[in-house]
Amino acid sequence: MTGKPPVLKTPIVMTIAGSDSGGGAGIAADLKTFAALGVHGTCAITSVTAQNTTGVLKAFDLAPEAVASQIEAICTDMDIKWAKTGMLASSEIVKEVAKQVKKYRLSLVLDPVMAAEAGGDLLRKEALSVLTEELLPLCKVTTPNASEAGTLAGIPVKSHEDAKLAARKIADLGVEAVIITGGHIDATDLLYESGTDSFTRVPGTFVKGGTHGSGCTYSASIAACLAYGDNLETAAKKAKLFVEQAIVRSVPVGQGVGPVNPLGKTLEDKERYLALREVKEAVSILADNPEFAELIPEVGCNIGMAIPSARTYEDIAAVEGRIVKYGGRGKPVGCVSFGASRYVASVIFAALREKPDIRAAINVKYSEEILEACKEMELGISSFDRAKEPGDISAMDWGTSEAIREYGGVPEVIYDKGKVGKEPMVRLLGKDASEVAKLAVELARRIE
Ligand SMILES: Cc1ncc(COP(=O)(O)OP(=O)(O)O)c(N)n1
Ligand SMILES: Cc1nc(C(=O)O)sc1CCOP(=O)(O)O
Repeated sequence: MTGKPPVLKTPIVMTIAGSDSGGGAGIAADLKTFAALGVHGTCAITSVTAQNTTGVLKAFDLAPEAVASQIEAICTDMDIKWAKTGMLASSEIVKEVAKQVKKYRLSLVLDPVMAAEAGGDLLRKEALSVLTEELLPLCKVTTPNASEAGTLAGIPVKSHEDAKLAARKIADLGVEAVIITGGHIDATDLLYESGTDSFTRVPGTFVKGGTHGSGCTYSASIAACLAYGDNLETAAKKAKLFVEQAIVRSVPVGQGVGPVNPLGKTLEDKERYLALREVKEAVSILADNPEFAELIPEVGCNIGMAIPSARTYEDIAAVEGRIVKYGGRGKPVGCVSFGASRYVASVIFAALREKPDIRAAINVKYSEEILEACKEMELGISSFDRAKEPGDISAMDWGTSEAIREYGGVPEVIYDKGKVGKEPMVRLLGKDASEVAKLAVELARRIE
């Protein structure tokens, strides 16, 4: 194959919505969702709410010209097709948004936000008819929950049959598609596309966690997926999963309904990817330098790296089955994976408790010569005495903490001279796995 690989353009998406000072719903939820899904997020704020997890205390609506001006600033500069609306507050703002949507030919996802789950109106009563008459007919899709669908359709929605009837009535108002989110009935969403006679069911799972901002997150993820070119059914399925994960990863802040966490998974996935990549790179450095083999202890060696938010062994990437001497080189026995180390992982845990940017370690053979080389390299060195280790906690955790306490910080080298049945060992610590691998290779060269 010749030529350059295609460059994918990052879609730009806009949210036209209110701000939530508590950081859970509104533009905060929307922009986090856009970032997590890899689209560039822009925003036009309609109202500034003084809000927290217990409800909306006050709302300061912006003048319609202020909303128009923000939309204009975005649309005259950027190539933007998809937008979503959230809190629109007043009939004047709804009218202005309808004008701008027409002017810039925006494809719109309308989240008919009416009230906050924890309490507080977000759309004035008189604005509802303007919303249904002037804005809804311009939209590609609307994403009401059962109670919002009931208000839009003018019927109570308590079952799937009610939801089907409501979806048809809402579609008759002129919107191209309706997705009624299932939270208030069961976990199944219903997608209805105008002009068809069939409903698509998007099953989900009731998950435990904070739900504040879940409606915003859902509609924002639909907009992001559509901007990437997904069809509605695919977008609805992806958005459902995304919201479930955001609920599961919610963080308990405040005294009311906890906010969803649209970014959690993505950040951690990225951290895990980077840690795996780092350890693989480190293993290659060790394998490519045969002199390193001389540093491998009888029990084998391992090299590990923790993700920044590490809490368990499963958050530390290392080599399955360790690295052994084979054919005059250091050879990894298995793959690099999370949870593959106990000893080296315990050393890393104890170090990062003291200094969070020290996230990697390797164990190598102990000898007077190796210790001398560490001194020559002017590395910070500390040690512990395995004969004194308490039986009830991890020896490595205890020993590393002892050495750190003795040194007054985290040194680059921690050694022990072993005890009966325990091989003496040197551990090299550093910020990342390739840094400690390079240190090990340098050490090996010095003792050749
Ligand atoms: C400023 C603002 N916009 C929208 C909402 C409603 O968000 P939603 O995702 O429906 O979540 P709950 O408020 O129902 O938890 C809001 N609260 N604030
Ligand atoms: C057996 C052993 N002891 C070590 C020490 O630092 O004392 S390192 C080590 C080998 C590595 O083990 P793992 O794969 O559990 O990290």
